[in-house]
Amino acid sequence: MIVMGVSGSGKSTVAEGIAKRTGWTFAEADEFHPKANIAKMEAGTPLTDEDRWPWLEALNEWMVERAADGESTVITCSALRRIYRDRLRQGLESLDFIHLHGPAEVIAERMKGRKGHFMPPALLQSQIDTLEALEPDESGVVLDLTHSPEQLVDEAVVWLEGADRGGAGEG
Ligand SMILES: Nc1ncnc2c1ncn2[C@@H]1O[C@H](COP(=O)(O)OP(=O)(O)OP(=O)(O)O)[C@@H](O)[C@H]1O
Ligand SMILES: O=C(O)[C@H](O)[C@@H](O)[C@H](O)[C@H](O)CO
Repeated sequence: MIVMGVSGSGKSTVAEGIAKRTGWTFAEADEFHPKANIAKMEAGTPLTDEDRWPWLEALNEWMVERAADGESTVITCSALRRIYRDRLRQGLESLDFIHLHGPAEVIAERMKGRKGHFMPPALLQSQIDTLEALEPDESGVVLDLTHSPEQLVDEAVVWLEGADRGGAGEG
């Protein structure tokens, strides 16, 4: 499964919690970016679709390899656009998305408060502009990022185990 959302939405925090709770193998999508992508974001320039393709391919490959061994995985990935999520799903039997969604002001405050991260808060608006919501045929759920990390992990795990799992909806 993928914990998705704009920069600073809490993906790493929640995904690590889910990994701990489920025992699934965890990966941080930022670690799959080519160095040039990190340098670009650090310099305050949003990535283009072209910049993101090799990164999405690498993430997909990582998931597909583990799925072939019967291993469940949880990763963080902004997965902002539908076409990116389509690429991420390639070759996988199923892929669930937990979308952390909430007010831009809350996210901006969190980004400003975080030290030593390459992503400048100024890039938040471009992330929000690029974001395309989960569509009804995508397996996923939208969670309110203003909830506490513990609460969000609970909500995610309940949804993952739940019978209502399927099309994207409010959780
Ligand atoms: N539910 C939450 N409530 C309060 N603070 C949170 C919550 N989730 C995350 N934070 C804090 O907000 C900041 C951003 O969280 P985090 O790094 O997990 O986001 P991210 O989506 O992984 O960011 P990026 O994609 O930019 O790496 C961190 O300082 C984190 O401690
Ligand atoms: O698609 C993108 O623009 C990137 O993945 C960004 O979202 C960052 O890597 C991440 O969020 C770190 O702040």
